[in-house]
Amino acid sequence: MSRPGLFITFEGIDGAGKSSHIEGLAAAFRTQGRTVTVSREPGGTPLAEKLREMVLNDPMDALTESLLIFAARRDHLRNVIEPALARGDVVLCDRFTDATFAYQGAGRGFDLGVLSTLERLAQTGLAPEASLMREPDLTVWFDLAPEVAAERLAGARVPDRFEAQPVEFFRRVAQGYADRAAAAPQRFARLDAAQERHRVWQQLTSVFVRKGWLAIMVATQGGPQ
Ligand SMILES: Nc1ncnc2c1ncn2[C@@H]1O[C@H](COP(=O)(O)OP(=O)(O)O)[C@@H](O)[C@H]1O
Ligand SMILES: Cc1cn([C@H]2C[C@H](O)[C@@H](COP(=O)(O)OP(=O)(O)O)O2)c(=O)[nH]c1=O
Repeated sequence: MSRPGLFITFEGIDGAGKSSHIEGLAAAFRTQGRTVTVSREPGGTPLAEKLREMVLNDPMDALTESLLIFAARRDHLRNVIEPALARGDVVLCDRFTDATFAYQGAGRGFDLGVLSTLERLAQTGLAPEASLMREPDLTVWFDLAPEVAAERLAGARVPDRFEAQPVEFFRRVAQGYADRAAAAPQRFARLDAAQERHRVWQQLTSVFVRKGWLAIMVATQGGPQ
């Protein structure tokens, strides 16, 4: 019998360490014979990647930004995420809707009620059930103090429109994530992202072992170099 798909998202402020672990986790799932789709938001389809370029580089007001992000998300859901879940893939997505609540909502101060309306519009009416609002099965939250994230990013890459924001912006974003996690504790797994890379990997894989999604042998073999 085919296994059901799994939709897993990765969240946290810029520089929290998400990207450093997603490929390792994909490899661990593949070792177990699962097919893995790795993607990211905003982006993941040709249209959504075009929208990403605009959102990350062109100044715009918070409503325009939110509309573009949710438009990208719907295209991504329809063309990549839903088909992958229907095939039984493990979908690992670098950011999803919690990022919109954290960045546009908490960070930019945009209306959370409007974001909830857009969330329902963009994430409903898709396979397998038209009435179901697609949400992640699990969200891994890399929790890190903004000052530490800023130190890690300094010199590491050219900042985009969000990464160039002051530390106060990221304090609000971090609080936005904390609020989302408190509102849906069964969906969120919080990692202490301040620890060394291999310790973060241990925390990450033990979440998946506890859920019965990864075998302990596979979890202890992989990880960052
Ligand atoms: N646990 C860690 N300790 C120290 N530095 C880290 C750790 N995890 C990642 N880094 C470094 O911090 C920077 C940001 O990591 P990255 O994975 O790109 O974060 P994100 O994808 O969340 O923005 C990179 O230079 C990365 O090498
Ligand atoms: C998904 C999403 C991302 N963002 C922002 C957060 C990040 O600063 C930026 C791109 O995210 P990300 O892909 O994590 O950037 P990088 O690959 O450089 O680590 O987009 C939002 O503001 N709202 C959203 O809904």
